[in-house]
Amino acid sequence: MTQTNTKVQGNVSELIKQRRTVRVFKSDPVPTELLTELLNVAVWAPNHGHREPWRFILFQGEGRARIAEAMVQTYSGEDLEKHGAKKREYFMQVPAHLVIVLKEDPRQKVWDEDYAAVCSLIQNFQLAAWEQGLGVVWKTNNYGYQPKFCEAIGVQPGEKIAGVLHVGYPEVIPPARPRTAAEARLTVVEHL
Ligand SMILES: Cc1cc2nc3c(=O)[nH]c(=O)nc-3n(C[C@H](O)[C@H](O)[C@H](O)COP(=O)(O)O)c2cc1C
Repeated sequence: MTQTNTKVQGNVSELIKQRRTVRVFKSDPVPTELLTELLNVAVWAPNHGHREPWRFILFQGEGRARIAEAMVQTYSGEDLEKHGAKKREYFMQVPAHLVIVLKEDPRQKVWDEDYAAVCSLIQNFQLAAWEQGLGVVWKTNNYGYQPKFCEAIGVQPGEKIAGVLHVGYPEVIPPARPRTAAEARLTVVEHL
């Protein structure tokens, strides 16, 4: 029988509005099982052609040293000397690094659709994480665009990093920056 009732329990609107990007985390680790559970919610993102164009690489525990080193090695010379140790330390303080990878496609339409689907997945993940008391920041730093970094963390040629998510229990939750009311950006066409 076809289901027609779209009512869900819980208030999705409130969850969307209350979620904040979190950049400072408690040191508590986040269990891999919990992250996997959240990803299994996130994969219900809409995706055209059921291509499910994503894959994930999780750096946990000592594994964080791998992504930290890859990031530090994108610096060179004076910058490496000046900032290397501090950046490495910062990366090791993030409880979990979750890399969201997308397959590139030579067809612009397919690539756009797939990127949109992956972004939907990331927002699903952020919301599901928030619901479980976890904070996330979606990172798109310059190193993510460097082949050297990609190779070092296991991203293949022909793949793109849609985001590196830092995940952990929030130490600081920043205040919300209010949004412009949609009416200010809305054009309504009601007449011929
Ligand atoms: C595609 C995308 C890329 C982002 N990249 C970064 C980033 O590199 N560093 C960062 O601190 N935050 C990043 N953010 C988080 C935004 O800065 C954050 O969503 C914004 O400040 C609004 O805060 P809120 O999420 O708490 O509403 C990114 C968000 C999106 C959607």
